[in-house]
Amino acid sequence: MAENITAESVTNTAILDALVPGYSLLSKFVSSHLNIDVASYLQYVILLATFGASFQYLIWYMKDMVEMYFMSTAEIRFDDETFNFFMYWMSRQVNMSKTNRFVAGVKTSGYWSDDCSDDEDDEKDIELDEPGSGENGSSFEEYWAKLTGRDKYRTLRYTPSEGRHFFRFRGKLLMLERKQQQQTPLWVMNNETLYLSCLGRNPGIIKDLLNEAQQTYVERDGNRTVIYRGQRLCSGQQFGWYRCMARCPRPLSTVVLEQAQKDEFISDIKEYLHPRTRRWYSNRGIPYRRGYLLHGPPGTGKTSLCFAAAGLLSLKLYLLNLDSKALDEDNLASLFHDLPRRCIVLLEDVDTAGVTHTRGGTTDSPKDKDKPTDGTDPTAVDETEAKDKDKDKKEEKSRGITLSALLNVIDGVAASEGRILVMTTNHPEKLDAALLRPGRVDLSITFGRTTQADIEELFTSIYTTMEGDLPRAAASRRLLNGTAKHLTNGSANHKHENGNVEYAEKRKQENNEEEKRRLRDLRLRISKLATDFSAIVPNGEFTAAEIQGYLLNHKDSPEAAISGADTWVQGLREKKSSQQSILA
Ligand SMILES: Nc1ncnc2c1ncn2[C@@H]1O[C@H](COP(=O)(O)OP(=O)(O)OP(=O)(O)O)[C@@H](O)[C@H]1O
Repeated sequence: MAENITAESVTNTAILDALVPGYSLLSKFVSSHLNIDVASYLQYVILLATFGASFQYLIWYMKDMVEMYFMSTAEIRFDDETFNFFMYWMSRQVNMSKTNRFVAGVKTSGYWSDDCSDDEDDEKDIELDEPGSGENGSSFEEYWAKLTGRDKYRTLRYTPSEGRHFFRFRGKLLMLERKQQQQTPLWVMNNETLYLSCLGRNPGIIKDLLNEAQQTYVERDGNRTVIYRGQRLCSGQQFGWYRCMARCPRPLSTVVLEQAQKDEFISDIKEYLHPRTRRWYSNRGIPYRRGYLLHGPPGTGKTSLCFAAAGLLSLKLYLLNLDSKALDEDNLASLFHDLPRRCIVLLEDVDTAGVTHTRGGTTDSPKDKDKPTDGTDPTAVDETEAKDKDKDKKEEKSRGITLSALLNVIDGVAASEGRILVMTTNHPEKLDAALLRPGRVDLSITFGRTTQADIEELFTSIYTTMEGDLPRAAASRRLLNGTAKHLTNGSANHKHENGNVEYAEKRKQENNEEEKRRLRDLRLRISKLATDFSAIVPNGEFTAAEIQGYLLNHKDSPEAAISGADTWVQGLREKKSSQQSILA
């Protein structure tokens, strides 16, 4: 009997050991040191554990029920732009300063996207008196010391850290949960998801918040041209479009090109974007796409024209470098698939990518022509062929994207519609005819070296005083002071109000006349100097970028630019010919 009991207790201990590792050791320790037989309390312990587990399960179950039936939740994924909207909005909330768990940083949304702190810093720069423009005429050294002193500090932003946070929006209580996704591959630096919840089954307040967040995010760009770049953040990750900057639009008038060419380009894009064109394409079953090729020597204004067009038409610009070794056909297809309905996709220097290798290139390659016809062992030839093919494949991979991959995304069956594709190249002759056929390239614009008229236009655009050239802080302060003085005068002497208004109007008119006269004289002077300059610089020899580079060195003195032009022309010619002889 006793043997039976001992055998039973040994079996129980073995089972418990399997369930609770270290049980036998623990029970021996407790019975020898505290004289307590753990086995006699076992049923209570098991009961307590079962009760605890059931209670926990019940709590989880109730929580799930509440979340499912009494709450609404939005899920915001890291790789979606909504994530940026929301985090940007969140970092601007005063309430956020009340949370005691937060991420502090100078970037708001993350390392993958630009944030506008630089723009805000630019705005702050304006508040500083520019050298010589302030009331006390601060020197450049003083101005620079202030600016660099301030640049050492960047505005700190706070966003909620991982976990749950409660906050109020329009009087309603909301909950934000920031969570890292499990099973994130090691190389993925961030894969978090946000859950935004509110009480009740109506998610309206969450949608309102996200709309407001998007509006705040978009409004900060104003009329600036937003540029996205197709890239991946780290190896192993998918390619995606990442916002890289928002720049002030470039006026089309600052791009030196024949007016007819500019007009043709812009009116063609406008015509394409017109809703009637979309209907027209769709009724006839023609894919709704438009492609442009801008070609010419480097520094002749291809990118500038594309950027100016994006600004003029308020379109976002999507840049993609086809030369990236990591970019394959699938990535390219998914990038094109993710494009918004209306945008400009800019593929710069298409000739540098693997796309210059023709589609039939491998079939009539020299290797095929060199096949032995003299009865050499055919198996040996097959082996060499297989090796060659392997080598070709490897070479193709290292060249980046292939021509057929590019053609597929441009106008394959599954190609995206609505976008404007602009390709630039310095060597159009290297491009395959398949890439240039209508439907893929609908309009080609040739950029050349500067003509006499271009040189004059470039000179004039650099030396003409533009509104933005005035020191902004000083100008706005002057304006404000003027208004304040006017208001003070007006309120101080009501009897003379009408007289004051008349006097102010008269002064304003006089000032305007004076300003117009001054501008007219200045324009005449600059136009005369532009003719002198264009007489020195040879026609069709230099690019706009070269001339702009020279003029920028004398941006405060057009006369100095003219007097040094002869020497500069000689120097540049010598430099070019020595470069050519090195290359030859
Ligand atoms: N036609 C032009 N009108 C005004 N500025 C120009 C023109 N061409 C070049 N520039 C100036 O030269 C610089 C380079 O121009 P841009 O990048 O547009 O040339 P690109 O033809 O695209 O050169 P690349 O082929 O090397 O990419 C810019 O700062 C731009 O302001």
